[in-house]
Amino acid sequence: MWDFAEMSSDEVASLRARYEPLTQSIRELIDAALHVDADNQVVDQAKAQIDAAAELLRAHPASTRQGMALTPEGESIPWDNLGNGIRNPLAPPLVVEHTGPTSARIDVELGAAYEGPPGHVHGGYCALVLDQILGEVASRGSIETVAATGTISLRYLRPTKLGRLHVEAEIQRTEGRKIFITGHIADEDGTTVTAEGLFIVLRQ
Ligand SMILES: CCCCC/C=C\C/C=C\C/C=C\C/C=C\CCCC(=O)SCCNC(=O)CCNC(=O)[C@H](O)C(C)(C)COP(=O)(O)OP(=O)(O)OC[C@H]1O[C@@H](n2cnc3c(N)ncnc32)[C@H](O)[C@@H]1OP(=O)(O)O
Repeated sequence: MWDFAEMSSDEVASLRARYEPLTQSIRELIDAALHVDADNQVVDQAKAQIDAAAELLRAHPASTRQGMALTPEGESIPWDNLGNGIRNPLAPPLVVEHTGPTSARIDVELGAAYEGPPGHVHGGYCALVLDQILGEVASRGSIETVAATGTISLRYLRPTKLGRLHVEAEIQRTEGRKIFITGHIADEDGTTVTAEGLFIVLRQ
């Protein structure tokens, strides 16, 4: 059902070293484009260079697209995932730090590319970040115990400021394959969004 490639840790490390800097450069390009105030000549020149870069990359297409890699040690590496894909510039660099067997945290800086209400994070992105951390905690970060989002409920307490965010999640209880889990996002002034999720461990 899942589209993934099996590869060694060395291969993963080499691909990661090749593509991660490209992803970061595209993120910086997006941020620069959102902050620019220049004349037509500058914008036209930048556009031509970006189009040339896109053409160069398109001239070397992958024969198949595999959104995730799996190593023989059971490590899963997301290439394309919108939450944490190493090769996806739209994915905020979400690094989930497991703080125990049932809890985790993320510290992330979300800039202009994630804006919804002016100066604040898009509500859909808040949902994405919470879904990601709840899913990773419920799955215990392992392909062997992947849990899918069954139901997730969010309470937006107040707008979340763009900038440094702290996110936490913790399993409250489990019933067979059902995992009940809560989480929250906090900006510099405290908690802004809370989440309650029911994640279901996949049968295989
Ligand atoms: C989609 C899979 C994710 C793929 C990820 C792949 C690789 C990841 C690699 C490494 C893992 C590391 C981290 C993972 C990080 C993030 C996870 C991302 C989370 C997502 O972003 S994932 C996308 C959105 N998500 C979906 O795309 C789900 C689509 N859906 C289904 O795939 C099925 O629908 C499923 C599996 C949910 C259930 O199917 P099923 O057949 O196993 O369930 P079944 O009928 O046996 O029910 C058993 C008991 O759960 C209750 N129950 C069932 N469904 C419920 C629901 N929706 N809400 C509340 N309760 C529900 C029943 O009422 C019963 O309860 P009871 O036992 O008490 O009667």
